[in-house]
Amino acid sequence: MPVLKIEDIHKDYLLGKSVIHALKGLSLSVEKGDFISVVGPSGCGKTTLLNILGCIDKPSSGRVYFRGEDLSKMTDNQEADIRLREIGFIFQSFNLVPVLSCSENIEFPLILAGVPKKERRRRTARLVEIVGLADFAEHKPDELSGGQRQRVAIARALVNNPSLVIADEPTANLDSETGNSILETMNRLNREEKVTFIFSTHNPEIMQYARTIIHLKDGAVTRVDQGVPA
Ligand SMILES: Nc1ncnc2c1ncn2[C@@H]1O[C@H](COP(=O)(O)OP(=O)(O)OP(=O)(O)O)[C@@H](O)[C@H]1O
Repeated sequence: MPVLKIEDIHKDYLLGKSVIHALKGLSLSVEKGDFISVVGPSGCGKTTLLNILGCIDKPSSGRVYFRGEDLSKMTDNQEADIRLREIGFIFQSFNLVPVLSCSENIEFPLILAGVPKKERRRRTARLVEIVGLADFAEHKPDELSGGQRQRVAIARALVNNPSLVIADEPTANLDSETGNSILETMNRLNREEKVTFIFSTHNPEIMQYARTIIHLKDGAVTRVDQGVPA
């Protein structure tokens, strides 16, 4: 069963008196272990699609299934629980809490999920190691480089062992060398820890890291490249 499946998704925005058709009938399945990039020019609908896949926005029409369960039939609490426990989000602007240290930022979703302190510390320490920030665990975000901040965000997205990690232009605010190293980290986590990733980008260098590339234009899929070597 796919982790996530969307069927004939449309998303319209009302802008003044005109309607913007941001997504026009998209269908796709995300399987466990997938490493997918969504690419296309500015305004093609990447963020809109990722927000719907991440259950932080609802489609105007169409169905979203999380592990076979129709999201529209869930209560707000059930949906919030999926967002907290099953989906990790990585944003282009990192979105870290400035007053918390690197470790505390990573630990934060575990507190929200009610995980006991000992287990929180164990999982946080492991992820700090995995993303290569052991020497920076007590640093605050403003004492870290952009690439290090994004590593904190990756660790935070992974700490609840989500079924799916969604990254909206995770390298947009990084130089290309740092961006490549972030994608290499995601690639390693995909291979070694079987983390399922879907990320958006308009950088051709970065999109090559994915095994599946979904090309979007004007809110519709124009091409899917499968089996791209990761
Ligand atoms: N809240 C909103 N209200 C009105 N229109 C919106 C809203 N959000 C997005 N849009 C429009 O929907 C379309 C798709 O936007 P979206 O942000 O999903 O594209 P994108 O591919 O992520 O673009 P970018 O690469 O610039 O981030 C665009 O035409 C955009 O202007």
